[in-house]
Amino acid sequence: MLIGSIINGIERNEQDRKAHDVKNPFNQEILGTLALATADDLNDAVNSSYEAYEKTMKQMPAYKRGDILRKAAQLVEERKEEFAQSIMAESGKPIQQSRTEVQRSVQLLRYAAEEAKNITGEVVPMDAAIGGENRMGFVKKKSLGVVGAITPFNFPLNLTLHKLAPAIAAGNTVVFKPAEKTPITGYKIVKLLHEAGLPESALNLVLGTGEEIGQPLVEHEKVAKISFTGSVPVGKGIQQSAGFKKLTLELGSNSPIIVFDDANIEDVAVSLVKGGFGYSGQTCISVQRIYAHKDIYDQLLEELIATTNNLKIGDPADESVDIGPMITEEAAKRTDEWIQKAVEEGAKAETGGERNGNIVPPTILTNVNKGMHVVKKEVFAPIISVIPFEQEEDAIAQANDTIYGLQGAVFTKNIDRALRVADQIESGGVWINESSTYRQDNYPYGGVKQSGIGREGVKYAVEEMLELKFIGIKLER
Ligand SMILES: NC(=O)C1=CN([C@@H]2O[C@H](COP(=O)(O)OP(=O)(O)OC[C@H]3O[C@@H](n4cnc5c(N)ncnc54)[C@H](O)[C@@H]3O)[C@@H](O)[C@H]2O)C=CC1
Ligand SMILES: O=C(O)[C@H](O)CS(=O)(=O)O
Repeated sequence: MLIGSIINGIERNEQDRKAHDVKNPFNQEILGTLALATADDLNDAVNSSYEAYEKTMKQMPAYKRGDILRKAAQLVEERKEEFAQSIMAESGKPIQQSRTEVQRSVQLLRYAAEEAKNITGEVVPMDAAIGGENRMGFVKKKSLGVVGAITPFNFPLNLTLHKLAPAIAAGNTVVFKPAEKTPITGYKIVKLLHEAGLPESALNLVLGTGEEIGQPLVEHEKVAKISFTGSVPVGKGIQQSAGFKKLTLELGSNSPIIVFDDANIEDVAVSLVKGGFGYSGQTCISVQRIYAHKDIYDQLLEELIATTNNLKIGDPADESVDIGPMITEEAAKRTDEWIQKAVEEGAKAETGGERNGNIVPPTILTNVNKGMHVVKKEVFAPIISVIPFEQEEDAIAQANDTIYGLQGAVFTKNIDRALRVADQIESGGVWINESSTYRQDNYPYGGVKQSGIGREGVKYAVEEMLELKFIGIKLER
């Protein structure tokens, strides 16, 4: 299947374009070939979205935007298995986890349909100021224009819709560049949104690499906002080249989990194994560093090992499989190298084993230190490190000893301690008695420190895709 960029509703997939194969990470089957966009295509896409904003989206009433998003939710639900299979095939995500992603995306579209009709402003109490007695003031929330949406490989439907749906709800137009590793699902959702009634030029798809297409999109002067999800290094580059554009950056993390001596050990083990090894750890809020109180350290480690050893490794198309391939063999080799390096530096691999192509067995490490890559960096892989602590303040200090701050978690039955610790963990979000990997699409989600700028979660993303405009009226006395 040759797929191309979609500009003004027309696919640009001529044979003479540079080609890029999309492969199934499990069996290397070629799922499709991208006809990569050219610089002219990118420019055409931005101009198309710009014109569509000025001539169409600016005037589209909120109820119509809501209807389009609601129709899209219905169409995704009707085609949920097609989308789940698409996610699984191009990302290697086990089919059950892919189905969960689609289920969340349907909800996400419905949230956006509701938010489209809830964009309000406010009246300002002008008489709060001397001289304001005979004045009125009110605030409108106005759409921005063209939103550049750039997405990562790991949630090709859900994280794409976290950008497209709020942008549409807020009355903007979009130029969308999916990850070149998992673009097919993005291609499908663009065509579905057009089918749901979104004017074709309001959402343009450009297929290409970050360097060739992503970067020029970030720099284009007709783009009002960049919404990016991806790695910290790329996010830093975008921040430096985006100029005066509004910016949302959803970046990486190495999520900390603090487990106190009164936690329910069996429940904790089930939650953290799922949170650390789901999609082979290729989730930015994946459980990575578990700080376990010394009094329950051995018991928790034993439970974690037993639960991990029960995971089924294999073909992501198999309904019973928990662990499939990583996105590329390079990612798997890097993971293997980090595990070996940690072991050479003194760590012990309590589970795991030989890499098999793109598949890395889920690995629990102990006897790690904070200087190791597996602790200090984002592993984005099936690696969990388990570290003992004695004092609460020491666990918090270790949890916060990182450049990241996306989501963390604390497990304890003591609600005072839970809230005290949650308040001190430096991150955009903290779960109490739940894994850091748990996320719903209707709450504010985003990082502090180098994990990002701004928030997603539909209502919050809509707010970041609007501009406040104050209008004041001086009244006749
Ligand atoms: N905070 C969050 O919600 C999430 C963060 N991530 C992060 O994303 C990373 C994994 O995803 P990847 O796709 O490998 O990330 P990546 O940063 O390599 O690529 C992400 C997207 O950016 C594009 N890109 C690359 N260089 C660019 C440039 N110079 N200018 C503009 N666009 C560019 C890529 O083509 C891709 O579409 C991890 O670091 C993970 O933590 C992943 C999912 C969610
Ligand atoms: O949507 C989610 O579950 C997560 O945001 C995916 S990621 O951002 O952690 O990759």
